[in-house]
Amino acid sequence: MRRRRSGRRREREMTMPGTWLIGERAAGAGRGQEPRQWRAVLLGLAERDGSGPAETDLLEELERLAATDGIAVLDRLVQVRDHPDPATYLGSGKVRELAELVDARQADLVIAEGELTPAQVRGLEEIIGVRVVDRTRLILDIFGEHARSSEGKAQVELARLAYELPRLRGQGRAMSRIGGGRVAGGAGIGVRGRGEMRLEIQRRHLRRRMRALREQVRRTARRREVTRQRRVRNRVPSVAITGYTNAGKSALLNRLAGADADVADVLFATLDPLVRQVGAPDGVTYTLTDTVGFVRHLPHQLVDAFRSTLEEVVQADLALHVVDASSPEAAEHIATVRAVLRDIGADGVPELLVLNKTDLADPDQTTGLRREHPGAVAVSASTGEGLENLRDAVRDRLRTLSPPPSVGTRPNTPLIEEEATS
Ligand SMILES: Nc1nc2c(ncn2[C@@H]2O[C@H](COP(=O)(O)OP(=O)(O)OP(=O)(O)O)[C@@H](O)[C@H]2O)c(=O)[nH]1
Ligand SMILES: [Mg+2]
Repeated sequence: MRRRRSGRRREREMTMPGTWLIGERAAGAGRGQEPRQWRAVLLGLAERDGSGPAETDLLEELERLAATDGIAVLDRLVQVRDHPDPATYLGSGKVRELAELVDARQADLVIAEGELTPAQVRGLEEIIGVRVVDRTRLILDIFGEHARSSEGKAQVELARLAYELPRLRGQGRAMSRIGGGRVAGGAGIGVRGRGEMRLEIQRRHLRRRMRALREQVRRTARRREVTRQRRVRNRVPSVAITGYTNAGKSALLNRLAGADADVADVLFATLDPLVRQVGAPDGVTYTLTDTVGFVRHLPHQLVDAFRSTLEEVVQADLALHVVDASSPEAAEHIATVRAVLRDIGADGVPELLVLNKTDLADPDQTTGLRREHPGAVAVSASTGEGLENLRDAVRDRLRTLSPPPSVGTRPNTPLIEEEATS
């Protein structure tokens, strides 16, 4: 009984819109304390038919995401099951096991691999007594932490509010139940009414904020479109670097363009597109754009919010699809990126596959990937190996474009826009 009550109290605290996991801990630190690290247990459901990732790999990526968000992972729990339980995600025996694990490890956070419904979050929190979040929420958190430009911040906030809007309902129900649910007769009605009114006000507030953010994102998208049109008029071909998060996209941009894009061994280091001009001695000049990385099950709220940024790839003459060839998941990453590109309507853009991190990769794996993708170029952004081949491949691909780009005929007009790097 005590557990249940503390679960509800926590629920009221957690569903207040506008808080980030990291932000909360940082706020605590502001009162003269060290920021306390979240201590998490990871939770996964492996599909019995084996269609998802292998049971052992299931939580690898989630652990990297958690580490990126500054969360300590204490333990993991996986259940093999056909479908998630609608009320508690896991089966009842497994939920008890999870509650014991959380107690034993003194964890204060549970992160689920899949996307949880508001009811599942509530169901789990009431039994386990600690905060429960899902993978989508974690990714939104990381994006929130890494957004630098005002456009990036607006896009992330929009995505987070889109995630929270339908989840406000859970809070409303909880408030009604706490207020008057169990009270006999009609005595609870007035209280429930107040709860619902508050919920409606919150919803309206969220929708208003989302409209303002959408307008802000639209305005920057229009500006971006104007600069893009200028590049098109100047007939400067554009190359967009795309790929799974952490593949080495920014490192490659730095190598090819002598840029200073953020390179970091965390997921989603880059959110804002960075455009640089690259000129080769034999005359092909093009713009090279770094873009936000992709991940399996990229939250659709983020894809929607980042659509104008992702336009950089849709409008490109060539997509450099960078793959971390040293990752055991390289093949899945390629498939995921291609699926997202299809989703955003960029599947018509010619693709040049770049197998990066060959210095780390097992040579057999690189050979296997090359056999499977004959047009791919193998490089290492760290050692510089293969970069000449890549430059040649890009030039050759750009030369085959129709109408042909202005090879060697264009005056040296400034075309670099450094968008959004403040
Ligand atoms: N060993 C090795 N490490 C590399 C190579 N290329 C990139 N890295 C490292 O991989 C990590 C990720 O590189 P980034 O360039 O930030 O990757 P990204 O694709 O831009 O990642 P996000 O922007 O976070 O999606 C960094 O720690 C890089 O130093 C490479 O060829 N070899
Ligand atoms: Mg990057």
